[in-house]
Amino acid sequence: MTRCAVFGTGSWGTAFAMILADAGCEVTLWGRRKELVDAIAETHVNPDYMPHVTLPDSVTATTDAATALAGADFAVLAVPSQTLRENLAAWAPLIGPETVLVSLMKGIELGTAKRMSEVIQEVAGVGPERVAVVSGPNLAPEIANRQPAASVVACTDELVAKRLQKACHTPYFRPYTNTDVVGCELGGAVKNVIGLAVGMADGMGLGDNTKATLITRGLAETTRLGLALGADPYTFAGLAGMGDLVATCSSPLSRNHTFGTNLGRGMSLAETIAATKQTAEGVKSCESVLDLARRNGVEMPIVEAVVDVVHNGRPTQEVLAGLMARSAKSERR
Ligand SMILES: NC(=O)C1=CN([C@@H]2O[C@H](COP(=O)(O)OP(=O)(O)OC[C@H]3O[C@@H](n4cnc5c(N)ncnc54)[C@H](O)[C@@H]3O)[C@@H](O)[C@H]2O)C=CC1
Ligand SMILES: O=C(CO)COP(=O)(O)O
Repeated sequence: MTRCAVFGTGSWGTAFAMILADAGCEVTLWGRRKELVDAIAETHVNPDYMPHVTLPDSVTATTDAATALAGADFAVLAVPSQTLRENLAAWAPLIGPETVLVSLMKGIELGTAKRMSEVIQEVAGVGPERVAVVSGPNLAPEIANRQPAASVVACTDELVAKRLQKACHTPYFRPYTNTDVVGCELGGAVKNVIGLAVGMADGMGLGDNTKATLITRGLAETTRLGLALGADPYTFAGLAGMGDLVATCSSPLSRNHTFGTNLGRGMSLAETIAATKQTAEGVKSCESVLDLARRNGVEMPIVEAVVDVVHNGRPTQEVLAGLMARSAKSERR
């Protein structure tokens, strides 16, 4: 029996715990809040994030990281990206020598501009062969209803990716393997920022041409960054690239898309933050993605525009006009 510890009882941690259990694994969810953990352990329902779903009996919950990690084949990390370093520092001494660490997170660390798998390797002191990433068009509320979806399970060691693929393959969740960890992580982190931009366009009442332009040029920016960092450009045409971008940019279920829509409608940043109950990674990661791009001499005008709106308080109309006024270019530059 494959044993999994899932850290984070939010939307995706809970939905992914259900996937793992449906695929035949024994799962222990770790959460910070005792009331929520007790409710999950006793009722098999997460009342705060997935109230309409009864989790399989093979999912239990604890606030004790050592209990969650005992005998774990996989330690799945689903906390907000900017909290990973601090959390993992506490968990790392409890992680067994064979346990594979799996990132579900779609963010880039502020200050260091590191991808989550890089933070994991550094903090847990493990090599890349013990770190995997799951990324794709996986809006948690749809997965919670067991609607069909696919995803990418990436690890530099293909055998590890295959083990994880088996551990999370269900009739409604179809994971594909990939060894391009860099590409998968960038696809997941940058699509949140492009989702903010498309949401802003939606909120401004703009139509499908504008949104398709942002999505397509957003993917061009992502690919440019990926190429500079050694990613495989084909990854960006796959589920962790185009797939996730389409889901996020077209769905009202996306927290990033919704955050952008609220800003585009004219809500202030403070009002928008107050209205956002869950993690919208792009809000912080737009800055770290831009930092990463600048460190690598890569131009990302849409990401820059999002930073201008979200962090520099510039009006969406003005920023969009600025994007349109950029000098004419070749599409393939
Ligand atoms: N929700 C979704 O549809 C998907 C989310 N993701 C990614 O999964 C990651 C987690 O997102 P969600 O579960 O959706 O977020 P969420 O906001 O639903 O849940 C976050 C969880 O982390 C906990 N948390 C917050 N601050 C913490 C801290 N300082 N230390 C420990 N725990 C803390 C919260 O209590 C909550 O249980 C993000 O990187 C997100 O981009 C990826 C794919 C799908
Ligand atoms: O990553 C996701 C879907 O794949 C979830 O998107 P949001 O974080 O914008 O809700």
